[in-house]
Amino acid sequence: MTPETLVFDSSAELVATARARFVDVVTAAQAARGVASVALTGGSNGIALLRALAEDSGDVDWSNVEIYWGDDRFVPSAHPERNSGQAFDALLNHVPVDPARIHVMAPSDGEFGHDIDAAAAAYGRLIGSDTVFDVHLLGMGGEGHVNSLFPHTAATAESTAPVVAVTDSPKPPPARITLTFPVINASREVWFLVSGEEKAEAVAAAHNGADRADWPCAGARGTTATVWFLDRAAASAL
Ligand SMILES: O=C(O)[C@H](O)[C@@H](O)[C@H](O)[C@H](O)COP(=O)(O)O
Repeated sequence: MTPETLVFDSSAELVATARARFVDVVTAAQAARGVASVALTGGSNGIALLRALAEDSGDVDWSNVEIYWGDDRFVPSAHPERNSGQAFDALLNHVPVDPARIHVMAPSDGEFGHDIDAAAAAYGRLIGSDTVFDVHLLGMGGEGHVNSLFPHTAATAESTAPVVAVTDSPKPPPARITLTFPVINASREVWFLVSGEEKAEAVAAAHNGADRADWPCAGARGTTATVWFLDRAAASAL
């Protein structure tokens, strides 16, 4: 299926459009199935989207949204780089979510202590083989990483386990937990939120059918939609 590529004059416009579409997708999923399921991302646009949703989330019934993360840093829970902590600050502390439906990846001071493999395995059991995200949000690094799937790594090559531990991330911190391609690509919609000229080469590689080992962003797609939300700079090599 051909991806949809939307180009905006600014990150603010990109985020505003993603916010409105997120409301539409989540409310449609709730109308169809009662509960919507989403995977969140860190990164500047991912967190800006959550802030925008805190301001206006239309008819979304937050008590019926299952919230997961695509990846998180395996650091103490109060660490400012936790994607989940940033999401609570931006959105989850401000809307009437059901705490039982918020699925945070274990931090390094959580129930598994420093045992990252046990922490990743527990999240894998939670995801199981049945979890289908209505929308999986993705930020992207300049070298094309999505979640904590970096070029030429075992996590990027993983073809069965839904969740793996990463202990040698080339981008600090080295220890992370990440969803893998089998579960990303089972999502109904996969959205990339990408701005900046330093992302242009990776955006072009993905659009030109690059190998996911070289450019992980090239390997992520939804079953009903793959949407690239780009600013002009990120789209400049298309
Ligand atoms: O885990 C990480 O190290 C970051 O969260 C990272 O994956 C981020 O999402 C992208 O690099 C996009 O970030 P920006 O949108 O801020 O460029």
